[in-house]
Amino acid sequence: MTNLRHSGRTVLITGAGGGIGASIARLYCEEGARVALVDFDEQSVSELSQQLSAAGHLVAWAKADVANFDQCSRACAELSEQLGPIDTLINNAGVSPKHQGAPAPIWEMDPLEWDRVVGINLTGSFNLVRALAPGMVERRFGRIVNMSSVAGSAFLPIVAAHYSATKAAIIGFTRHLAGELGPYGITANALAPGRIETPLLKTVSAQANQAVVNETPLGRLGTPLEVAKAACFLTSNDSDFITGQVVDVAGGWLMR
Ligand SMILES: NC(=O)c1ccc[n+]([C@@H]2O[C@H](COP(=O)([O-])OP(=O)(O)OC[C@H]3O[C@@H](n4cnc5c(N)ncnc54)[C@H](O)[C@@H]3O)[C@@H](O)[C@H]2O)c1
Ligand SMILES: CC(C)C1=CC=C(C(=O)O)[C@@H](O)[C@H]1O
Repeated sequence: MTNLRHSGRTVLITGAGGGIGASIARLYCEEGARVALVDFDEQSVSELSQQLSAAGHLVAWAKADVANFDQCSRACAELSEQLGPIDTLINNAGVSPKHQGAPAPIWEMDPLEWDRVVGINLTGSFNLVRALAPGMVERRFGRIVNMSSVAGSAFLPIVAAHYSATKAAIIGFTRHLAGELGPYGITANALAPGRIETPLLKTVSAQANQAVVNETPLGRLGTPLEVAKAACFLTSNDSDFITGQVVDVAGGWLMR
């Protein structure tokens, strides 16, 4: 039976054209939400939008670089004009640069690469919250999920320092939001996926991915749908009293 627990809601998802983002978008559509898709890759996001519209869902999309506040602000204004006030935000866009399949060592990292990763993975989440929080505060309701990673709490040699630093910062940002916005009826939680089967996986060697599987109690990689289900739970009425939490979706890998 279809669970329509997000009907009447308008959800904005960043990085919606990617592996996890597209799965999140599909699940919100199936749960009855109006869905606003944001990505800077126009092709993937417009194709997803077409597929979802053709299946009868109410969606709209905008091209925006989450690192740029003006683009985020414009996208939010256009999308809420089309779909109604946005009450649910999934800050999912993220990057993890590699060089010939390997993360840059800290002693060789290009400062411009550091700035870009911070701009997308951390400031990007701030930009969307900054654009949407005024409406949420005014309406005394909002649901925010920020995408962290288990790399935000543990040393993982398959990612670089900028990635770990931004994913750790997302946890602090989320807890601050939970404290500051809670009195206005807004919850904020973070997801910390383990290794999930998306195009991001292909940026490292098959052996590196197998090493993660070997250390994962559930003995496999995760799927984008499993991350999507956790996001939908955290913004649904089933989790109204949950805020400021970090939920690992990692098959028991790196339990803490
Ligand atoms: N796949 C994993 O194993 C894994 C594990 C932990 C956390 N995560 C996190 O989950 C999120 C999604 O990852 P994914 O695996 O789906 O990656 P992905 O590369 O498949 O998708 C990322 C999407 O974000 C978009 N994007 C990148 N930079 C952007 C920008 N500046 N503005 C707007 N959109 C931008 C890309 O175009 C892409 O569509 C990321 O935050 C990632 O760090 C992924
Ligand atoms: C599993 C998780 C900590 C992870 C591993 C590797 C990545 C990468 O970019 O190669 C990231 O997706 C990351 O979150």
